[in-house]
Amino acid sequence: MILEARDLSLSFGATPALRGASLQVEAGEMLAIMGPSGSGKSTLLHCLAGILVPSSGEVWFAGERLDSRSDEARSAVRRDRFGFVFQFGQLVPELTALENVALPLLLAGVRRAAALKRAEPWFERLGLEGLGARRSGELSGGQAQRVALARALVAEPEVLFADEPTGALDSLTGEQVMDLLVDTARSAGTTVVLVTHEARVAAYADREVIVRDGRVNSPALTP
Ligand SMILES: Nc1ncnc2c1ncn2[C@@H]1O[C@H](COP(=O)(O)OP(=O)(O)OP(=O)(O)O)[C@@H](O)[C@H]1O
Repeated sequence: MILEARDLSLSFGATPALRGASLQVEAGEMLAIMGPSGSGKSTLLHCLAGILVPSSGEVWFAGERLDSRSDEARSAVRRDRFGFVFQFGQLVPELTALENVALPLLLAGVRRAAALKRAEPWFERLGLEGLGARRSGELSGGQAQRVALARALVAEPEVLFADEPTGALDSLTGEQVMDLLVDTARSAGTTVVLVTHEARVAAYADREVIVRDGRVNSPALTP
């Protein structure tokens, strides 16, 4: 097991988002987190990734407690060991596509020339040949999402967190992005935690769980 949520609770003001959510993720598996709108899926993902800290419960990553560590320590784990793809607005508009992909390496202290060199092969891998010099405003939604995927994977994260990664795309473009996400994650052995409300997207995963009212159910156990 690489990642575990133990009995997480978290409220936003008077709104409970998580109410005793528990989840285990095996190394190398692709897990889909499904459930109705407002059920707590994104909050659970943010807790697993060390972005949010639960008010009670524990998050464990690679044998170590994550939630009780300092902001700096959790940021370092996110930067060095996790990758992220979200639904919208993730590319830095002032940077070229190539610089966007290289960004996690630059933040990790890799020199600029070396970072850009490591970013380059991702353009061919994800069908983005010739687009490295474009800025995000000059890319289609599907192209921008593939650039975001390349950026999430360039530093070879142990876990890729994806929150509605195809939510802003039409279904064909969404399928292409999911195919690439699955292929690249599988070939690298990356663990994937994917939040989606679309069964079609969840079908790419090895396993799915359902979040309802801030708790996690395995579908097989739900009557
Ligand atoms: N930053 C926030 N401030 C206040 N309330 C929040 C915040 N984030 C989430 N919530 C509330 O917490 C609950 C769970 O939200 P969350 O985003 O985790 O649900 P979700 O299952 O991901 O929903 P969706 O599928 O609509 O994205 C909701 O009632 C939501 O309104």
